[in-house]
Order: sequence, then structure tokens, then C-alpha cells
Amino acid sequence: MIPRVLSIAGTDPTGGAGIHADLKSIGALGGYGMAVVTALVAQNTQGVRAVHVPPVEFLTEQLEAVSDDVRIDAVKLGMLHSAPLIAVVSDWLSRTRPPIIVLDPVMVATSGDALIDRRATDAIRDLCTRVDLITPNIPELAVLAGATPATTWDEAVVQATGLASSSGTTVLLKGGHLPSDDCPDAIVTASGTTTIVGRRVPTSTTHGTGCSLSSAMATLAASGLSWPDALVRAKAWLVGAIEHGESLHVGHGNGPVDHFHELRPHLPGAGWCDGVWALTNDVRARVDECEFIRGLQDGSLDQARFRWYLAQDALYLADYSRVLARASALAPTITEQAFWAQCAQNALTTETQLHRSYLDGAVHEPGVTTLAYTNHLHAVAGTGAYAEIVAALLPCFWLYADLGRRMVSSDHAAHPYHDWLRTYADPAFDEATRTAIAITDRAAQDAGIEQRARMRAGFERSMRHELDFFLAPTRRS
Ligand SMILES: Nc1ncnc2c1ncn2[C@@H]1O[C@H](COP(=O)(O)OP(=O)(O)O)[C@@H](O)[C@H]1O
Ligand SMILES: Cc1ncc(COP(=O)(O)OP(=O)(O)O)c(N)n1
Repeated sequence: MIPRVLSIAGTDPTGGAGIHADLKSIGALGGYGMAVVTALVAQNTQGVRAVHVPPVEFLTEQLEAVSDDVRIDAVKLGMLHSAPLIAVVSDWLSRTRPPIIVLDPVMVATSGDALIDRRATDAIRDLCTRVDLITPNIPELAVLAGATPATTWDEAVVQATGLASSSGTTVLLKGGHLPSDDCPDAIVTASGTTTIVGRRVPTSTTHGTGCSLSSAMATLAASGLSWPDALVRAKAWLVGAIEHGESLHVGHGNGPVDHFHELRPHLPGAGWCDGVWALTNDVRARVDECEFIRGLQDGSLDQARFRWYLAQDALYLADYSRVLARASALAPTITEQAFWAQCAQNALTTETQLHRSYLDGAVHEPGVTTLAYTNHLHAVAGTGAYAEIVAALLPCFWLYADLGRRMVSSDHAAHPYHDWLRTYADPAFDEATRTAIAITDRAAQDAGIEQRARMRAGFERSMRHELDFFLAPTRRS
């Protein structure tokens, strides 16, 4: 039987959170989604602008319109906004008695905006005793537990166990807000904890993850899974959705996740780049953590090390430009030919202009890591087909555009590396990166299995060379 799942929540016109995320999540996990709106929220990926709450009588009308006609297998409660709305929902739950009720005690959005009336907290606490699963994030757990927000997983487990005991129900403890490299979640009852380990995806596309997880849990429980089994499945799906979020290109703040990422493998090659990008998550996490990148971002990087890096990068770009020209020569269309030719020229002009502004004009010798990277690119260009060449070229675009986009928040006119930060956060560079990704996706679509494997190997190797390139300046004595 296909579970009929009702979301009672607020809206998000950009489709990332609230009932929109709920309906997508319910559908993605095999349920039939329905929705009753509690509040209309003018929000986007950057924040909440306004909240409009229709009269409470209209909430009752909506709830009864559904329950008078449809047999409901599970209910997910999201943004309930204020005590009068909670009273209406609570009364309706007592009368209709849905078999499964999941409460996401929504209080604050990722942007920091309040989504609940301060006086409603007591009503939410009371509602906790009447549901089957509560899914608070770390700040919400602290409010419900009457404590300060946990800073460690062990502390959070203690708070969740207390909440499970006081409310007499099950708590899904979420590790998203903890400052750790991993991202565990757990099913916590008064008598024990089942932890489901998970890795943390280094991304800002996490808008609506709480809404999505709670709706997924309601849907999976209504399909017959136990809470721990439902969490294993929901978490695997959600991590994939988070990983694919960036390719949606929705908004300029914390973007949404891609709820339907599991539906796309039937498109051969489509999303190929996203797949290999995800395969290099670990390497990119090491780039983020390395001394050079941290120092570049906060301005503490030693100037001599930066100049050495730039000198190596100028040598690298001269060779990179030759390989871009080779891609242009092999391109199957005039448009792609022109695109790569333009990139080859930019590598020699726009990017090296930045280098010249910092360097003294002295001639430098390529270091071992520079030679290793350019040798790899020339080897692919010498023997590989067009698809393999563009795949090997891609990490240099994508990694710098990604770093530029994420690091620009640290930039200011007096930042010692202002020009570098500005060059790679340039929207034109981001646009060129998207074109390179689209071309590589198309090339992967036309490639056979073996050629796609070579593309993948070339992409991964280039990404490892990128990491070595950033490690080299600080490894020198
Ligand atoms: N960067 C991330 N990588 C992987 N999983 C994440 C990440 N951020 C959040 N999650 C997961 O998303 C879900 C929601 O978590 P959390 O952010 O704690 O709640 P909320 O979205 O309600 O603030 C949890 O399953 C959490 O583990
Ligand atoms: C209408 C609405 N409901 C809930 C939220 C918060 O959603 P959540 O899943 O906790 O995601 P973040 O906003 O924390 O990313 C919302 N924003 N809007």
C-alpha cells in the first residue's frame, strides 16, 4: 500500500523547506503527499521576510477537508507558529487519531529567523507528549530540554534522553548543528540510543534538511519500517540529496537539497560531474582544511609562501592553457571550440595578470608538484579523447570557483589577498565553470563505459594534484 502522508506546515516559495520540501520528500520515498498550510512565509534561501497566518478557523477547515475524505496513514507536523494554531491541530489530532505522528518542533530557520511565537514553546512541549517521534535540531532540543545548546554528541544524547523520558516518546537526535567532521543522528528513547553514523558533506546546500528528514521518517514508518531502519534509509537518501543540492543552482544563500536525485540514473551521463565531484569529497575537505587555504581566507598566510604559490601557478597556467587549446582543437562543435579557446586565452591573460601584480618578474623553475600536475594534463591531452581531456581540465575550474564562492564572505578591500579572492569569486568565472561542467556532462553522455572510467580517473587525479598544489607552499621549509 502506498502510504498517504499529510504535512501540516508553513510554506517556502523557493521550494526548499516547509510543505514544499515535505511533499517532495514524501514522494521521493514512495508515499502520497498531502498538505495543510499553517502559515504563509515570504522566505528564500537567504532568510525570512514576512509571515502571514490565515485565521485559525481556516486551518480547521483545511484539516477537516482532508480527514473527512481521506484515510491518513501518517502526519508530519512542521511550523505551527503560535499557541492558537497548536491548539487547533492538537484538537484535530485527538479527534482523528492518525496512526503515526512525527513532530518537527520548528522554531528557527537556518538563516537564524524565528519561525515560532515565543509563547508557543510551552504548547509545543505539551504536544511532544502526544506524538510518536520528535525531531529537534540541537538548538530546539535545548529549548525543549530547558538547557543550553549541546556542544558535543554525548551532551546532546543526555538532553535527548531527558526529553524522551519527560515526554514519554521517541526522539530523533540530529547532529547537523554540532561542530564535528562527522554528522551522526540517533533514535533515542528513555531506555536506550541507536546511533546511525554519517559523514558531513562540506556544503551550504542544507536548507530544509530538517523538514525533509522528518517527512521521510513519517513516510518510511507508514511503510512499516521501525524508527532505526527508517533512519538508516532516510539518512542515506538525505546525504545524497545534500550532495546533489549544489547542482540545482537555486538561490544565493543556503540552497535546497535535491530531493529527487535518486530518480535520475536513467539519464546516462546526466549528472556525471556531480557524481565524480562527490567522489572527491574527501580530497576537497583536505583542501578546505589545509594551512594555505585557511591562511588565504583569514589573511594570515605568509606573503613569501603566497608569492611562491603564485609563481608556480603562473607556470602551471601556461601549460594548462596549452591543454585548453587542445580541447578547443578536438571540440565537436564551434561553440565548444570557441569556449575552450577563450578559456585558453583567459588562463594566459586575466588569471596571470593577477599573478604579475604580485610577482617580481623573476624567472622561476617549476616545482615537483607543478610538474607532476602538468605532466598528468599533457599525458591525457596527448593520448586521450576529447571527453577525457575535458574531465581532466574540470577540477581546476570547479575547485577554484567553489573556493571563491565560499571564501568571498571573508573578503574586504583591505584584505591582503583581496585580488585573489575577487578573481575566483567573479560571476564570469562561475559562469565559465558551469559551461565546462555542462560540456563534460554531455561528453560523458556520449562516452562508453570504459571511456567514462578513464574520464573519472583523470578527474580524480587532477583533483589530487590540486590538493598537492595547495599543500606544497607550506611544506617547503
Ligand atoms: N552538512 C551535512 N552533511 C550531511 N548531513 C547533514 C549536514 N547537515 C545536516 N545534515 C543532516 O540533515 C538532517 C537535519 O539536521 P540538522 O541540520 O541538525 O537539522 P535542521 O535542518 O532541523 O536544523 C540530519 O539528518 C543531519 O544529520
Ligand atoms: C515554512 C518553514 N518551515 C520550516 C523551516 C525550517 O526548516 P528546516 O528543515 O529546519 O531547515 P532550515 O531552515 O533550518 O534549513 C523553514 N525555513 N520554513
